[in-house]
Amino acid sequence: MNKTVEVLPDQPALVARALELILSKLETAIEQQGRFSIALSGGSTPKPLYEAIANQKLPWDKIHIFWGDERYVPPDHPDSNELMTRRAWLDRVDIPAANIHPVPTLEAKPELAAAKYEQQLKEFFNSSGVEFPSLDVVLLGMGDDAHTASLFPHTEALKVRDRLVTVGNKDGNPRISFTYPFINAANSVIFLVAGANKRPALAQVFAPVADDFTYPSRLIQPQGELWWLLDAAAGLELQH
Ligand SMILES: O=C(O)[C@H](O)[C@@H](O)[C@H](O)[C@H](O)COP(=O)(O)O
Repeated sequence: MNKTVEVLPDQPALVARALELILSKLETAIEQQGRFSIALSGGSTPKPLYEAIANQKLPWDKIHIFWGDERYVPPDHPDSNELMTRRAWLDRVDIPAANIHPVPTLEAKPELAAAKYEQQLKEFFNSSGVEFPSLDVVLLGMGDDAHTASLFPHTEALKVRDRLVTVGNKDGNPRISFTYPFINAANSVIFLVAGANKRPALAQVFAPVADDFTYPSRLIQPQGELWWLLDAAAGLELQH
């Protein structure tokens, strides 16, 4: 694992750096394999990044969008990560509908949605025989409880190691989430974390020793590149 921590002065600088990094990975992936696959996070931090990506002139037909987690709500629900992303980005660019791979949250049960998304991912990668296919980039946020994607502290989702997608649980509300082994199979994992409220969780995630099930972001140890992009408010104590 190749881990890089960058602390940017403020959120605009954080977004600019994240954009630069993602565009670099996108260019390399398209050069090398003719396409780029990225899984997005929800929450509030990435929204300005999505708006910035929408302003770029990119080969949209070569770009494939997934979500690393999604609330178990219809795609028109205000809590939907897909809805936020479409409004901030996807509805503003000429990306083929077939390149957008939303979590099928209209399935009758969260478990069915997770299984269907897993099947769709396997078909996309045509990954027969590969246990965990590799997305080019997985973009993650981190909650102030050190959760990431929908892998919340002390939940069953943290124990799932033989699937790509599972059912997460936030305060009794089901979520659909990549498993941590699938996230760790990505070529690059990029955390985007801002705000002083994230400092205590970051201290535990970066501590030499702490409980992974209490601080789930500790489980993200990709075989490829791990990037932590932090604003100064979040990363003050981590600056070397
Ligand atoms: O569905 C979600 O809410 C996200 O995927 C979640 O994991 C998010 O990244 C963190 O909760 C941080 O959220 P903020 O960026 O809003 O702090």
